[in-house]
Amino acid sequence: MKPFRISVPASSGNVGPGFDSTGLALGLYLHLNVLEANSLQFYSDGESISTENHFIWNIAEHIAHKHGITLPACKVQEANDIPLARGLGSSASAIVAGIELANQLGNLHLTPEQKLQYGTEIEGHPDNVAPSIYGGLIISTVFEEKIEHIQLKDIDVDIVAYIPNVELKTSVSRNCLPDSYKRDYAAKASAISNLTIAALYSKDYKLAGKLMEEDLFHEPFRSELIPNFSYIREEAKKHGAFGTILSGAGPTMLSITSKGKGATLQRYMSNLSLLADYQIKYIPIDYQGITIQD
Ligand SMILES: Nc1ncnc2c1ncn2[C@@H]1O[C@H](COP(=O)(O)OP(=O)(O)O)[C@@H](O)[C@H]1O
Ligand SMILES: N[C@@H](CCOP(=O)(O)O)C(=O)O
Repeated sequence: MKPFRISVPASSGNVGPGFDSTGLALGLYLHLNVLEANSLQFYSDGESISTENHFIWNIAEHIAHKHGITLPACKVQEANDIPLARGLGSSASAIVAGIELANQLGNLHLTPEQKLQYGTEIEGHPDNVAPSIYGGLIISTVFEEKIEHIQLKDIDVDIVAYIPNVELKTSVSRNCLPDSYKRDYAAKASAISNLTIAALYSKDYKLAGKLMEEDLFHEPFRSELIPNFSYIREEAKKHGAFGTILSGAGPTMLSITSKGKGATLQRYMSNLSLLADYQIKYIPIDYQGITIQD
C-alpha cells in the first residue's frame, strides 16, 4: 500500500438564513496520514488511541461494510486544526474523512456525489458535508432521495471567526428550534434566505451581510445560548463587517467583511477585553474541498 494523506476543510453551515442547506468551506483542516502497517493503529496528534468506537474509523468501516469489503490494516495519523463542537463542522469533516479513508483503502472509486450522499445520510443535513467535499460556498438539498447542489465560486469577502472556549453540541443547539413555523413566518424567512443567496451571487456583499443577520429560521432561537452574541455583532459592524452570523449551530460567530479587511477586523476584535478568551481568526475560504496526496 502506498502512503497517502487525506485533507478535509472545516465548514460553516447555514451562512445566516440558509438553514441546513448552505455552507462555506474554511481553511482549517483535518488531516489523516495513512501508512502501511501489520496491525490497525490510530494516532491523534501523536497519541495512540483506540479504534474501538472511534468516530472516523467507525465511519470508514460502515462504508466498507456497505460495499461488502473489509478494510486492510494500516496506521492512521490524525492531525486536526478544527475545534470540536464549536460550529465549524468538525463532525462533517470527520465523516468525510472516514468516507474517504474507506474509499482509498478499499479502492471503492466513489464519486463526489456518492460521498455527498453517504455523508449526508450520516450527518442528517448536507450543508457542512457538501463544502467539505467540494470547497467554496455550496447550496444543497435532499430532493427525491438525491442531493442537488450548486457551488458558488469566488466569494470576494474575508472571513473572521470568533471561537469561544466553550463547546456546544449541535444536537443540543438543534433542540432549541421550533418543530414548525407558521406560513407567513416561513414565507418571510424563505424570502430572506433567497435574497441572501441572490445577493451573494451578485456579489452585493453589503446586502448579503445585512440579510444574513435577519435569519428567522434558527438564530432567534439559538442566540441566547451564544455568549456575547449581540456584542460581537455590534462591535464587528462598527469595524467594517458587512454582517456577523452564527457559524453552524454555534457557539462560534463569523463575520464577513471586504476583501483585504479581514486582518484589520481580526486585530480590532482581538483587542476587546470581553473576548479575551476567544480564538479570533482570519480564516481563508477553501476552494478545493477534500484533497488526497501521495
Ligand atoms: N476528528 C474527530 N475525531 C473524532 N470525533 C470527532 C472528530 N471531529 C468531530 N468529532 C465528533 O463530533 C462531535 C462534534 O460534533 P458537533 O456537535 O456536530 O459539532 P461541530 O460539527 O459543530 O464541531 C465531537 O464531540 C466528536 O464526538
Ligand atoms: N445546519 C446545521 C449546521 C450545524 O453545523 P455544526 O458545525 O454546528 O455541526 C444546524 O444549524 O444545526
